[in-house]
Amino acid sequence: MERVVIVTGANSGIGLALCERLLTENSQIRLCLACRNMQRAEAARSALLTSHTGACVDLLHLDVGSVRSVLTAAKEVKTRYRKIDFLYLNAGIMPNPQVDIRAFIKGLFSRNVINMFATAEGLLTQQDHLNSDGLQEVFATNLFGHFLMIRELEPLLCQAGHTSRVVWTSSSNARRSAFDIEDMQHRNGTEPYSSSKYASDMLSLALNRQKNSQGLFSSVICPGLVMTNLTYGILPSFFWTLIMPIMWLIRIFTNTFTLTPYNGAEALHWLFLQAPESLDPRAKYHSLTSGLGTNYTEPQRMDIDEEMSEALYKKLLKLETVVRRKLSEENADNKAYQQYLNETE
Ligand SMILES: NC(=O)C1=CN([C@@H]2O[C@H](COP(=O)(O)OP(=O)(O)OC[C@H]3O[C@@H](n4cnc5c(N)ncnc54)[C@H](OP(=O)(O)O)[C@@H]3O)[C@@H](O)[C@H]2O)C=CC1
Ligand SMILES: CC(C)CCC[C@@H](C)[C@H]1CC[C@H]2C3=C(CC[C@]12C)[C@@]1(C)CCC(=O)C[C@@H]1CC3
Repeated sequence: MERVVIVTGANSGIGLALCERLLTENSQIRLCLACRNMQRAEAARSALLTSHTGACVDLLHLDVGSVRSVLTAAKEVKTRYRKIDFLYLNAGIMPNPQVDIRAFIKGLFSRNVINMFATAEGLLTQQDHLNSDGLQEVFATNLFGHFLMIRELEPLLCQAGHTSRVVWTSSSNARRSAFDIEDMQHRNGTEPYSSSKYASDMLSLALNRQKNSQGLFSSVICPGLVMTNLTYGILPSFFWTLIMPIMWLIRIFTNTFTLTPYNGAEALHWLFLQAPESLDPRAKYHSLTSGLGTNYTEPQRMDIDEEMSEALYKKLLKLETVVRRKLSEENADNKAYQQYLNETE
């Protein structure tokens, strides 16, 4: 039977590589590329259809950082499909990244050097801002928009006699110390990316606790360090190309330098092949590439606390209520305004 697979942020990088791999290695898939830029989405679809003639590839407009867009997209999904087998929550941003060169040089001569290359701990900060919904943009895009999407699609994800999967593209940069439950949007810090990814790890655990009994299973992956538009925003692409031999060398010491989107999508594809009951809800599944270029997936236990994950889940539900109320007030205002215009004409 045909499996419905939705991938957010599917027009480039790891998301696009996942789509390519899914179509190459599995038949009977209906792929839905959920993207904010339809021109780029169309280009990705054409590229996929060139190498997989006859494949079923749909497009869906989704700006995961906008509440209105998420609600409209979810409505569209509900009219198109009767069930969802896989929802890959892959879209993500890291705006205005800054590398701390001093910390990098210091780290090079410390015992922590391998961990620094694997997780970027202490190296990266970002500048975030409020979006038009009044939410912090990184939180809204990397976490809340995806949460809202799951909530809206629950009727398709939680069906009797059917198992559905959601898979979060998290990061090795997810760190407990960057997250504060009293500031879940990370309004006051300089590591919104790390905070949002840690929050996605916790949310995945909470979703498993809340929804496994209804047939919904959630997993988290880390793609490793991959050359994509996201990393080209940290250092320019010519610089990465220049230091590529060094990166291959580093890969001998840390298998987290997956480097290509194909390698980075390893764990995402591996999860597609696994039975959900065999997976550990507390594990993050890492895409890894050995010094000789072999890809494999390995689970690592996440540093998360059950109580905090439950608290986060409750806070997200509360924020959802607030956001929905605000939206319906705006809609009512617009309606009243429209009526006023009609009457005065
Ligand atoms: N590259 C790396 O080393 C690592 C990446 N990751 C994670 O992997 C995921 C994929 O990133 P990657 O492939 O590297 O980078 P890319 O920038 O290539 O891909 C990100 C994708 O997300 C989309 N996107 C961003 N914002 C939105 C939005 N508001 N609505 C819908 N789509 C959106 C982008 O669309 P558009 O083209 O329109 O911008 C793009 O398709 C991210 O979650 C990232 O955090 C995790 C660890 C390491
Ligand atoms: C000589 C070079 C190898 C210098 C590269 C230094 C840093 C720019 C990188 C070292 C570890 C990298 C890393 C990421 C970005 C680039 C580094 C900081 C990520 C944060 C990218 C996004 C993620 O989600 C995780 C990555 C961890 C490792």
